[in-house]
Amino acid sequence: MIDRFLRWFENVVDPFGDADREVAGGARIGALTPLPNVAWRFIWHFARQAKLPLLGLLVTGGLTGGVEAMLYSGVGWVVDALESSSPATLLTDHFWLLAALLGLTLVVRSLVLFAGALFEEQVIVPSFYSRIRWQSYRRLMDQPYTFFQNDFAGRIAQKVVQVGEAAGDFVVTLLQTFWSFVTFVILGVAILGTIDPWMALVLFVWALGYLWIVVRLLPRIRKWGRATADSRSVVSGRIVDSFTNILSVKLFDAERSEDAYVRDGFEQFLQNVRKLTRSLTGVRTAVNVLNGLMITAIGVLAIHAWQTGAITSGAVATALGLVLRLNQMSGWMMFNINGLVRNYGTVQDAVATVSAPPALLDRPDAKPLEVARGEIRFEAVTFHYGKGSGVIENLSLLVRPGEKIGLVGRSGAGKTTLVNLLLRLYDLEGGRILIDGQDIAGVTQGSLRSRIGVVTQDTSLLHRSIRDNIAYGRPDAPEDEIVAAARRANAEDFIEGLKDLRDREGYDAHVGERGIKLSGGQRQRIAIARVLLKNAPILVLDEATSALDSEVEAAIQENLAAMMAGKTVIAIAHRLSTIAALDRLIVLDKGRIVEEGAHADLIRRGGLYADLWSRQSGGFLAGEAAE
Ligand SMILES: Nc1ncnc2c1ncn2[C@@H]1O[C@H](COP(=O)(O)OP(=O)(O)OP(=O)(O)O)[C@@H](O)[C@H]1O
Repeated sequence: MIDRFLRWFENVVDPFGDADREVAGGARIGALTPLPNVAWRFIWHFARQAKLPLLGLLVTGGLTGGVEAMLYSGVGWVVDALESSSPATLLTDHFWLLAALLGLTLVVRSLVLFAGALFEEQVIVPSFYSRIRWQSYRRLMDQPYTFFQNDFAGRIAQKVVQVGEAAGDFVVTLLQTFWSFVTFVILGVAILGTIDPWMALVLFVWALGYLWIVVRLLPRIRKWGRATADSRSVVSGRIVDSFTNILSVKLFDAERSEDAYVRDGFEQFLQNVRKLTRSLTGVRTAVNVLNGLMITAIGVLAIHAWQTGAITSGAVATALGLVLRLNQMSGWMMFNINGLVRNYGTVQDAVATVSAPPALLDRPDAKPLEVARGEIRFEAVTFHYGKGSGVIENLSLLVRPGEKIGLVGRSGAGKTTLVNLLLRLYDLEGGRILIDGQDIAGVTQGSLRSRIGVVTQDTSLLHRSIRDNIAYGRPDAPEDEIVAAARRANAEDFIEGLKDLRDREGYDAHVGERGIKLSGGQRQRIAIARVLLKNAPILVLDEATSALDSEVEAAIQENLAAMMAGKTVIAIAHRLSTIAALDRLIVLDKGRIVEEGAHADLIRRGGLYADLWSRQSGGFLAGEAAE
């Protein structure tokens, strides 16, 4: 019963809902509309998605302040009742007053506080906060590859978590705590007004003074709050960077320099925190002085009015009770206002990341790519990673349907860049790339990448089961196809022997954190199995077998040949022997094609390729064999 009652409230806000109309039934259709990138608009965007629950919070917040203020009137009435009665007749003389106060304290107050807690803890906090995080996360997923290259993954992840909490806390504090304080002050002024207009004036002046402190010191706290949030992200980003690259740190005995790097971050953070805490000390002192003045003034006025017989003892009790409560509340409210400001700063800081519009998007009229033949045409492609020149210069290349080409060139020649451009991880700065006559800039990114299978040099596997990793491109693939792909990638034997720390075996064994660790060659075979299973008509092999030993490579070479059959292939390899047998080799230098042809032709020509070939150990042997 209680469980059902609470569950009903917990389900008022859908934690995975989205204001974006493009989201149908939780499915992703194209990119989502970016979130507002100004903090208050961002908060308002989410507040609008939970109007009624937030209205509930506002109403209960207001009532809480009202009930609190009423209690102090009640104290006055009780004192007057005590004065005007004897112990024997008190109950009969003032029965209704006492009963009403009992009802107010015991029933009304409890109900209002319970409703407030229900709205805050059950309706808003879990679901509303998650909703903000979920929508932020999904929009970050629309960001292109470059976005994640330019920032720390840990920092971006932290923003998602922080922004939900900060925006949620901001709304809750504003509508509940802050609003109940404001109603208390307004009612306090009204109550004191009925006792003595001068007292109301004092309270009014106090409220203005309080407001002045908030308005005057707020910008300073806000400024340093924001700087603190920023430098805090820098610190955690640096720590995550050190931890993720722990192998390099250990190998280079770089703990000391990492200490210095992280410490430098901490020092910047500390400087900002100190400026923030100084501002806070200033505010607290100002509030304390202001409160002291208010209490004294009201006390003097109350006693003087009592002396002249203008007010009763009960009224003195009400007035003093109210101002003492206000004194207590105002310190605590400063803490809350500080929280509001800090949370606002955190949202401001986070929206720069979370609400950034993606720089690379599907065109509104983008169609799915249709690959019937697998022809790839690079037309005058130019790309400099946004710099003035270099990398890929005016490159044209036709890869015929089913042709298998090898990209060769010195390190930094632009080979990987060229295949990344084919995958549209970056937009071109000039020229076009066409697949079967369709400009890749005009097709959906999802369809483009689903038609291209990629095996890279450095395969990072996800922290999931081996099965999930192989079926990553086709989650619905039947078990027998997954196993067949693993077999063809020569991975079956080692997979069957796997067992992770939680005793999951074979295809169920988990990779990575708290799971099994695989060698580079094993990871690469999983990556090959993944691509075999994906069975895309175009293949990109970027150093696909670099981590394999010769024995394993020889064993899967046949399967690689089978994998390539009937597909258009672009292969990159430093070990030229692995690509020498391809149909055509394209030699890149400084982003231009300097030679092309079959291996034997290029050797005969005696240019850059022949030079590279002759430098590779074993090149002559393999070369002779090839010729
Ligand atoms: N994200 C990036 N931002 C800016 N410049 C980049 C980026 N990635 C690569 N470059 C530059 O582009 C050039 C080509 O790099 P690319 O990785 O394409 O070369 P590559 O031929 O694949 O080299 P390798 O054989 O060493 O893998 C290099 O000068 C590199 O510094």
